[in-house]
Amino acid sequence: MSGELRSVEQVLEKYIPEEERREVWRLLYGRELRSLELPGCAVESASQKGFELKGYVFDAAAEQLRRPRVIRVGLIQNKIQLPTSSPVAEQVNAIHKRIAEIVEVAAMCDVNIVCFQEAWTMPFAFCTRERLPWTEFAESAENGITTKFCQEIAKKYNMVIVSPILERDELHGETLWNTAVVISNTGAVLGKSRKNHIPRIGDFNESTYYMEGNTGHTVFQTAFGRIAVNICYGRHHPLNWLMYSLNGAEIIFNPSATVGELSESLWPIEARNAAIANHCFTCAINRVGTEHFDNEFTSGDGKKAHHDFGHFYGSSYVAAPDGSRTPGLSRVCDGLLISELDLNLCRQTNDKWNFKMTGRYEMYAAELDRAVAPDFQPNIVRE
Ligand SMILES: NC(=O)NCCC(=O)O
Repeated sequence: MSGELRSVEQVLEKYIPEEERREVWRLLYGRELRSLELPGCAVESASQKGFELKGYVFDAAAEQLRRPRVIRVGLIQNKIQLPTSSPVAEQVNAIHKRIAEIVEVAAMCDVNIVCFQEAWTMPFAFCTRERLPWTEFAESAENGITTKFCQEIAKKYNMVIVSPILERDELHGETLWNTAVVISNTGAVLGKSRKNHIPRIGDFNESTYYMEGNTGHTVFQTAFGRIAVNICYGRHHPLNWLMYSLNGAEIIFNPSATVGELSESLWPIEARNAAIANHCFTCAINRVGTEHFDNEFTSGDGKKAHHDFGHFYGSSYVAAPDGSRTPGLSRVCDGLLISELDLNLCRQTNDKWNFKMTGRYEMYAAELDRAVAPDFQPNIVRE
């Protein structure tokens, strides 16, 4: 069943009586968002190519001294295209081809920044703990074939591309990293941001492949606003979001790969909470489908060995600093979610709620400094 329920929103639409629906929706999702009018050619192309296309608008109030800073982001969720036993190059090519189709539609909808899912060129094979062939999916962030592919489309469509890949760091002993490459709309590689927190839970055996990132909390100034990338498991760490925000991020992308039984009830909360707490937009993206591996693997929990990781539930969404959010894309199929954002909403919400001003960061910094010291004594008063 968990793989078949299309989306929570569809169930709400179906069963909540019309007269209560608006209010229920407001309580669950915040203020109502306008639907974005999408060009007919985009709607037609998405339907022909078999992916979901949705669009929403996050308005902000008009200001006297600043013009609206309106941009469009596109979030892409997708299944792998070929069986995991196919030759590596064919798997990568097939996914490139699929993404090219979806990005073409994003371009028809005037998207300025597009973000793909975590490790988007490959199956999420880290569950297997096998090396070959999976490490062969790793590529140079600066000049690998995937970066070249992204540079072409970035230039062609004048679009910033966030491309989360398995990186092979040729300058440092061919080390592997989980890395988001940020490609400017000019086609230049603007930089990269590595995954800071590596899961050690369930079949997420990523620590077998790569280490915690060493790029800190880089923010990228693009032609369409300041962006940052908090990769997957980093969304469980409020301080990770905070540091991107303190460095000035207006939009934080969270490209992910996560499965139903583990995290689906956390999914709608974490990125949305981060948007509220940090006065920024957050974009949570998850892959879809169930990926089958020829060799069985175990989870170290006494249960039987198995061939798949479970169901990746998609449900990609965008959340705004005022707590409003889009509905999610489907739990089961490929999709493109487009959101029009007025970035002025970040400062407007900051001026209203003042979380940055009231944050007491100096107090936390001093206490954290003490808490990580080897001779730390918890501050507990006892009778
Ligand atoms: N890819 C990844 O970090 N997944 C961990 C599981 C989760 O964070 O939901």
